[in-house]
Amino acid sequence: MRVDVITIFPDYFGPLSLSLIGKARGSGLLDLEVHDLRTWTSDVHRTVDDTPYGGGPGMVMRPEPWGQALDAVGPGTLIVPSPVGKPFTQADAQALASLDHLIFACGRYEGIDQRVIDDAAARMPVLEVSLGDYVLFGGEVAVIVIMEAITRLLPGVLGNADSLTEESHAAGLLEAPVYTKPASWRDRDVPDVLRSGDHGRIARWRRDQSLLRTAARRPDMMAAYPPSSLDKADRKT
Ligand SMILES: N#Cc1c(-c2ccc3ccn(Cc4ccccn4)c3c2)n[nH]c1N
Repeated sequence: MRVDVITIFPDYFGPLSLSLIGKARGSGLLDLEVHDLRTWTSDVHRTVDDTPYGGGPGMVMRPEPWGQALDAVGPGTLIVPSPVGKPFTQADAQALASLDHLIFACGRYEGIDQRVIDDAAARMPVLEVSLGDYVLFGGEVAVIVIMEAITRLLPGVLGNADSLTEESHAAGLLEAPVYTKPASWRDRDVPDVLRSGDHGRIARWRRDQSLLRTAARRPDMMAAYPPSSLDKADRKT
């Protein structure tokens, strides 16, 4: 997978050289390049922003540098993190993980001139996404989150691919609690069922825990959980 990131803060992406993403880059599974938007400015001050038409607070990112940057690195699938974007989901990560070339546009200030998105959409797929209902300073942190969600789905990145099928959000429920040694810690014991060696009983316990957690914390996921996977006894109203 080829990924181009365009930003005015390239140093924000140091974390993408670490851990499993760093290994994916080193092994060639992920070809990632971070570009400084100011590369495509032409004035002595390398200006990337200006005042908003119609007035209002803050500054808006100018279209000219963005247009030239996207001309240079595109075409591909353009992902624009934004407070007004579609909520980013595991399904989005799975869909994006199957693509060959992603381009991330990291906005700052009050956002990117809308004509940049409209112009790009005329020649490549564009996805405006939001991480959640809160406001960040810019798109960089969102790109790091989205890149983790996508990269862990790339074949060969995670040693144990089984973990991808059972994890939260992939199966439609929250994961059950996890435990490791010691069996007793500060007078708190690991549930006996997990030490029973009875894999069928363990699987049923984990599913029950997942259903309880999801019902308590994410009624929205519970409501969307496929009815075929639940008999009446399972569904907690
Ligand atoms: N994804 C995501 C985001 C963002 C986000 C993403 C990109 C930009 C570019 C500028 N700003 C600041 C800003 C402040 C006020 C109005 C508009 N924009 C961003 C914020 N905030 N919250 C999310 N879940």
